[in-house]
Amino acid sequence: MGIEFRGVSKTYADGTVAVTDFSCTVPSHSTLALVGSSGSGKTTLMRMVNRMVDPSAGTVLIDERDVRELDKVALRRSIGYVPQAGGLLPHRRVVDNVATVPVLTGTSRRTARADALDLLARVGLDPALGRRFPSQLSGGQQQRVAVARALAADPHILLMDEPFGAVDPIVRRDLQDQLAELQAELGKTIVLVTHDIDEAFRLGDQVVILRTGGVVAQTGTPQQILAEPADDFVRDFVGADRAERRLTTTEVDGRRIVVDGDGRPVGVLA
Ligand SMILES: Nc1ncnc2c1ncn2[C@@H]1O[C@H](COP(=O)(O)OP(=O)(O)OP(=O)(O)O)[C@@H](O)[C@H]1O
Repeated sequence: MGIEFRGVSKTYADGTVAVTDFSCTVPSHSTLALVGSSGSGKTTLMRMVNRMVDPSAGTVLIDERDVRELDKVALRRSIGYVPQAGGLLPHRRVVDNVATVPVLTGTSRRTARADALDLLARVGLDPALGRRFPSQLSGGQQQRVAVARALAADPHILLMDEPFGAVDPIVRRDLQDQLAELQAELGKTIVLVTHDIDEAFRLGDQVVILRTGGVVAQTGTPQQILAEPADDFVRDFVGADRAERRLTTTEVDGRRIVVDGDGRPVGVLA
């Protein structure tokens, strides 16, 4: 399922302009990464897709259908959502957290639990953890559960709001790898909100860099943005001038080694 933002704006009741005339098409099976500093309207935009926020102007379409024509509850259940801090229900066991939506939509508890254990394995967790409560898991494990829960209803669309923001950089990288692998297999249409430009570049097929007020600074593939930052704002934001982005190659024992601007080796050319 593809998503289209068509000229959407959002001004909240107190007059805050969160998004200004934003248009973008997210093809089916691809990932859009919305990146920008705090308050640049990323979450507002993402929430327009499942109608947690209604635009003040413009339209959001899913497979060419205006989301306003769709039933709100059915729409929300049909879209996977990974909130910032995982949003797990603390008093329910992990397996039941994952099984919640399928049970609500009519799957038997027994089947939903069996499916939930499979999903835990798919996101890299030992299914035995299903018996625990969320507080008995690490932050990274909780985020994996949140991803499993979002996938439980087998949605075509996945919305992810800073899904790995609260975990340390190494775990974060692990979670990103896992998501990239899952996405290669599942082919969901994903809207990912992140502060982290490296995360956006790793996971986004298309990246939108936003300024305050939800104004687009640049849209493109990671390659396009890195190769041709639209202006100084984007150049600063992506750190195009950062030493680790300036790569050169050097030959060691007959192999081409890739070296960053500080002279540190970062890889080998195949
Ligand atoms: N319900 C609301 N009422 C009034 N203003 C709001 C509301 N929700 C968000 N805003 C404001 O709209 C702007 C955009 O907020 P939004 O949460 O979309 O940004 P963001 O880019 O996701 O930020 P962050 O990275 O900090 O989560 C901010 O100035 C925020 O304070």
